Amino acid sequence: MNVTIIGGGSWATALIKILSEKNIKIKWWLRDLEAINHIKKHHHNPQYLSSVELHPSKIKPYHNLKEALKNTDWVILAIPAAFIESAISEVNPELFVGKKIVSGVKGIVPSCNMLVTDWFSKKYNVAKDQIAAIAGPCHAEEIALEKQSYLTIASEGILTAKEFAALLSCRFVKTAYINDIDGVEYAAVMKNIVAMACGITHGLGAGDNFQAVMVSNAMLEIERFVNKISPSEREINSSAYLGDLLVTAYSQFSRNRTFGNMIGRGYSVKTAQMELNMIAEGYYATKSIHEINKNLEVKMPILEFVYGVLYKNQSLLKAFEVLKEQLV
Ligand SMILES: NC(=O)C1=CN([C@@H]2O[C@H](COP(=O)(O)OP(=O)(O)OC[C@H]3O[C@@H](n4cnc5c(N)ncnc54)[C@H](OP(=O)(O)O)[C@@H]3O)[C@@H](O)[C@H]2O)C=CC1
Ligand SMILES: O=C(CO)COP(=O)(O)O
Repeated sequence: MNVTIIGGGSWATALIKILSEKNIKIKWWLRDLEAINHIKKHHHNPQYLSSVELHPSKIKPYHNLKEALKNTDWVILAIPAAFIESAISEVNPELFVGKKIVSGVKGIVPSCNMLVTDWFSKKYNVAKDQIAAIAGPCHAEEIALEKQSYLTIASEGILTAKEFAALLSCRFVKTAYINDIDGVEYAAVMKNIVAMACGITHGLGAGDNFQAVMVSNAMLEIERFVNKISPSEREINSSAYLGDLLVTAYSQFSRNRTFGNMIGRGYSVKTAQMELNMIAEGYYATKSIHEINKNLEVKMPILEFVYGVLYKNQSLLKAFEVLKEQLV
């Protein structure tokens, strides 16, 4: 069994750690040649989750994406959605034929406002039942520490979901599988936006009382949006949806929350991005979901709060006042 992982950040490194528990070969594409050389020599990713040991007998880093995609069974996408198009643009669609694709991305492709798996399926002509998404509350940093975690694999092809769930389950990760791929992807995109709202309001001085109310309202907002854009029967309070919102809204490890907190404390978007030094997907997703919702017209006060602050240069305090009025 060969697995190719595309992306060199925290989540790619965490997924490699999980998969290294299995008897499989991992081909790992990173864009950063220096990181590749470091990994070959020292068996650690220099910039992300650098404590994780990368076993050379199982993991082979590649700088040539086409080579990394040859003779592989599963391809895992682990690059922020905003950069995924440019990262894999050189790949001939034929290289994906007969392979199963898994998205670990929790974002929207900004040029077309599509879910990563929908965009991939359309662009590379891969049937949606051959594509899965990784959902659930799981921070890469806790995988590095082998803390017990739970992931849900979603695919319209339930066999695809089941197979990948089996591949990803290990000593410290328990997996489940479902078929609601669009639902979990939209919910994951939305929870990043909510986590930014938690950070912004925390930065403005709001406490735990306010955050609890906002997260409860957020779950209803996510449910309204997901049910409108992708109507289906779903257990929205299960860990793949609600759990992911909770961990991102409350965890010290959340990049989206940290980014929002800096904005709430008066940083500009550029400074916050530089300071974070990792990607907060919610920043890009806020614009995409705002645009998608122009047609859907779902009531989304938390999304509009974040959009106003990040994209319309609204006064933080005024926007916060409006938000406070809208929550119940
Ligand atoms: N971290 C986590 O706990 C989890 C993350 N995710 C999702 O995984 C996805 C990846 O995030 P994550 O790994 O955490 O992000 P990080 O910020 O840790 O890493 C970002 C990665 O993207 C690469 N990158 C940035 N810009 C480009 C570009 N223009 N072209 C190619 N590659 C680029 C970076 O490369 P370089 O280092 O060379 O700049 C780096 O490898 C996101 O959608 C995130 O929401 C999902 C679940 C958990
Ligand atoms: O998706 C995540 C946890 O489930 C990661 O969230 P952050 O990108 O905010 O760190």
